[in-house]
Amino acid sequence: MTDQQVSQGRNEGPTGFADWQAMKSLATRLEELNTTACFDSSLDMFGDLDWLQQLVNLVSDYVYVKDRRSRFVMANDKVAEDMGRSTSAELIGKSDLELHPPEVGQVFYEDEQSMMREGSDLVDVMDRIVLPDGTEKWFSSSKYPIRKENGDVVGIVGISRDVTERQNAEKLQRGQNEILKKLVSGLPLQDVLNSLVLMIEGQLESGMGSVMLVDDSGNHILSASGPNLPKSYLDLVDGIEVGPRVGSCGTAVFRKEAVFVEDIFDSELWAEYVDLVREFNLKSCWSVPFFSGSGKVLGTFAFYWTDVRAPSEREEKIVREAAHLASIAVERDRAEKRIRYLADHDPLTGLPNRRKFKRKLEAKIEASRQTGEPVAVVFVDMDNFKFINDSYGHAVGDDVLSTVADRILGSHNITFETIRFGGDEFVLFVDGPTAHKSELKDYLARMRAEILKTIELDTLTLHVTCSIGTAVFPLDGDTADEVLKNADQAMFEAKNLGRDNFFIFDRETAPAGVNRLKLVEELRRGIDNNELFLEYQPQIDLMSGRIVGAEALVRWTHPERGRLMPGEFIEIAEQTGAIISLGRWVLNEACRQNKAWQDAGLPHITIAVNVSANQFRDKALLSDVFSALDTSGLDARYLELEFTESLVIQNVEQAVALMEDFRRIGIHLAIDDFGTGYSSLVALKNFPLNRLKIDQSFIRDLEYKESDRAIVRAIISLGRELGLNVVAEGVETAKQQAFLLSCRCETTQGYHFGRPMAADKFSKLLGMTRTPLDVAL
Ligand SMILES: Nc1nc2c(ncn2[C@@H]2O[C@@H]3COP(=O)(O)O[C@H]4[C@@H](O)[C@H](n5cnc6c(=O)[nH]c(N)nc65)O[C@@H]4COP(=O)(O)O[C@H]3[C@H]2O)c(=O)[nH]1
Repeated sequence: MTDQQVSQGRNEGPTGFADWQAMKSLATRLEELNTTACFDSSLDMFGDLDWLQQLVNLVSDYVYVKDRRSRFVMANDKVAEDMGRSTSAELIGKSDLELHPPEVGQVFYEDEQSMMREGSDLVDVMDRIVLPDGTEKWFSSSKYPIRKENGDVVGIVGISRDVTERQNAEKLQRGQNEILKKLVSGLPLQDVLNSLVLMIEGQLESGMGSVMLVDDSGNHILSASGPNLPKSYLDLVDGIEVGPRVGSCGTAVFRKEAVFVEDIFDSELWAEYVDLVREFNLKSCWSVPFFSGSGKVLGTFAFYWTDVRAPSEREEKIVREAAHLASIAVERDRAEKRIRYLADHDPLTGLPNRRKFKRKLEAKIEASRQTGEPVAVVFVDMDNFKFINDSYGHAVGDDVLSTVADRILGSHNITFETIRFGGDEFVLFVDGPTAHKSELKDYLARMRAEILKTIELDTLTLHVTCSIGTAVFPLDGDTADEVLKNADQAMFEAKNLGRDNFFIFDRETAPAGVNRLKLVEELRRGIDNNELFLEYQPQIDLMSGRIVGAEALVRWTHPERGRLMPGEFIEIAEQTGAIISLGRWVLNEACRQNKAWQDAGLPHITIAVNVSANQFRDKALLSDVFSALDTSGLDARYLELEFTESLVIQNVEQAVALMEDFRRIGIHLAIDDFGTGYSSLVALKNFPLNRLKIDQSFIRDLEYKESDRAIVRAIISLGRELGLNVVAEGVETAKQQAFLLSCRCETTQGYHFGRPMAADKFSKLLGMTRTPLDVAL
């Protein structure tokens, strides 16, 4: 090797050796050592390199020189300090085999020997060492051979940078990523928590981790994970009550803050438990609680040691990070469980929903095919529940439903299954001996009696009744659907018997009834398949005889049953929630049609659309109305919403607020079927209404009944007093018209003026009644 080569090696090296002469003398000295195999006891042998020693002592990395046998010839103070020596001189002559555990020292030794044999460099190699105090450290090391003038390698010079912190941070990050991946892959919570604990144990070496979860009551902690803690210890702490002095975990949960107990046997928090933990040789326990997004304590991550110790900054950070990861895992698990629960349950009563019920019923029926044991399906429908809702509001309605659900559940065996089917309807299946028709009667009577009991709510005492119907597999149907249909039909029979009754289906005597369940499905499909259409019934100004409005009335062209009137499907749509999408469709179509008439140059009239109770409660009604107006381009003043009076008095404040929103944008509001409900006139006064529609039942007998005439007269004058336009519905005769005119009723609607008709027919009628005034508009 030439001087030039050596000089190149010197320039590339990280040693910072400035002086080539020094390097040369170092090589010479190394050669001497290699041949004599004896060491001076101090660095004096490099007396002329003293300045160099002082210089490298200032460097915070390890800097060292070793001879051909990998023995330290020179090292800076940093190496000495980490090796537990007071001066670097104490390292001289020692090899890594003597300074490190054999498995670590051997690796260094062999690597260096091989690089010296081959004359190669080792650049940026990651080394792990365990210091005499047990601390693990990671170094990024670069080592270069030292050659004498003829090119022979006589030793190495090395520099090693402590990258433990970076390495740990990367390791922790990798661990966290692994845990998050496991979470996302849907691994059970227990497995994720176990992995988390093991990952943290890998970071903190000798300790043992655990996760405790707080139970539903919030008062106890449960052992959820602790793969390396003795099982008997986990069992011991499982279910322990939280409190101000309940070890590290119970206290951490109680205080809602981290508790780091360095010495269990010297901590008042552990005073009552030391005897219990003694046998497990646990000396120190650090516990960090973790929380839900809403601040509730979910559990705690704890780390135990078999020696007394306080956490270093790094250790505390890791344990806190572990608690954070545990909170993500637990929260995600709870959210998933909740979603799964909601997919299968009714949120109000907590009962399984149709989907789950149907699956279970089908499974029961399948089992019954094998065993021959009957399965009964029972429909329970509350009588006049609408009255409770209308009179006391929905909060009371919900409480009553929950109470009835509890009573139904209380009346039956654990294997039965109950669901809330529609708003006020429950369905359950009954198996075992009770499902035999001979036994069912007693069971149904018992359930009915339970439901009948007084319901005590905060400020109210109520009684409710119900109609119950049942059908049994295999006697009353071959499939789940058929048995359900027949049980439903039996429930209707119970209603026909005068309500507050039960009826057991009998194939022999059963009338061919409508399958309501099928109808709901068909209606949902019908809305999507455009099977609905609107007819329009004219509203006439009595004085001028002009058409001033139209009521939009929905019809359904059923693919098999032909044209269906609202009486045949609106109630079912109401009960099942299908009314929301149906109502939205009607709103859009009515607005579109009215705008089309206006665009065709026909007189501008108001289109009235019925709004059902469920639509009125649906938060989307306001935006649905906006959207129908926006899409069609219809001016708001040409749209009228008709509410039934029972609907608006359910929640006066909410109704007034919503109505005011509608009025603010110019929409007209009418109260339908006026006189039939339980209206409060005072409340009525507060509603921002434009119109009252007198129910047709008062008009029908006007000619014969003085009482009806008196009522109609009173309603018309009431309307006038309140500044409302009054419409009389169901006007069929000229005599009825004459009476209404005499009372100064302004508007009428009824077969006498025109039946509900298709849009094209209505437009012709509207065109015919166009007046010069309309044309000018
Ligand atoms: N006997 C007799 N009847 C007359 C006369 N003039 C009109 N009618 C009928 O009386 C009903 C008036 O509508 P409603 O009271 O709002 O009562 C409506 C309304 O409550 C509901 N409905 C209709 N369309 C819709 C809708 O789009 N949404 C909602 N939520 N309900 C609707 O269905 C009910 C019944 O609708 P329809 O069967 O179309 O029945 C209509 C109409 O055909 C008459 O002179 N004599």
